[in-house]
Amino acid sequence: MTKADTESREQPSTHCLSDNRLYDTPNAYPNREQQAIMTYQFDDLKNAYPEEWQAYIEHRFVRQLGDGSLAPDAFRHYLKQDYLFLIQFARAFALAAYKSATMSDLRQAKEGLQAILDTELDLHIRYCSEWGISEAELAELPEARATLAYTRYVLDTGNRGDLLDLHVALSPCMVGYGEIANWLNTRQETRRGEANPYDAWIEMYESDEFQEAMQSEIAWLNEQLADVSPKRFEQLGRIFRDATRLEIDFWEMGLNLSD
Ligand SMILES: Cc1ncc(C[n+]2csc(CCO)c2C)c(N)n1
Repeated sequence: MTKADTESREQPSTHCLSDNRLYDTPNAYPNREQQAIMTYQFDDLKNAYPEEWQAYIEHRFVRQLGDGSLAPDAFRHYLKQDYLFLIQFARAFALAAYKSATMSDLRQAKEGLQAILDTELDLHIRYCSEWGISEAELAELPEARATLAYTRYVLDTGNRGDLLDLHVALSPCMVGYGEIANWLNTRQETRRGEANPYDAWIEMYESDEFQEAMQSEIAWLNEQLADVSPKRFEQLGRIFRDATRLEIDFWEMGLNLSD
């Protein structure tokens, strides 16, 4: 990315807010009444970094997974690292619990941690075994750099910041995979059922259960983002962009079998 790109992104006027709202140029809110209707929502984060978001959702790994042409070894490498990723994400939910100021946020964090520890890790281990990866192999795995970078970035962001910073760092994970399943289902090239060895992956993320969890995360973010200033939104945008780029690196790691 060029310096000019970076600089232009730091200008508030480059934010693409939904059309029915004011653009946050310096003269856009000459008085307090107008300032009061300046609110953000989760879509504004995606719209602030459309190239990164699209590069993540429509990544070559995703397309190949959808049409069934993905190399099985690339998928296995991804699955193994995703096991380590899930463990670190459990810690991120524990951090969310620590950062919670309300009972509702504390419960939400506990449920995220519990879902990973009591359900998702077991499902993942079972799914890995169907792909010829044993639990013993998972237990011995070293973390790839892409896994380290992404998960520790999320944990550091949560440590430095508040619960909203942490949720924004988690949002490409929480929202992206549901969006990917939905995007794959709109593509003609996507093969479903027996014709695609990766069908179960799509099935997991298109499921009502997962789609509902994604919607509730979006609703939580929309509620929090409604109250932030343009300056705070810019900070959050940078976290969102970083985490989205780290998701892209995770796909690249799968394709390149990088460690
Ligand atoms: C690299 C990577 N990014 C996102 C997910 C999806 N995901 C992982 S944990 C979690 C929330 C709790 O279930 C979700 C949605 C993944 N598996 N791997």
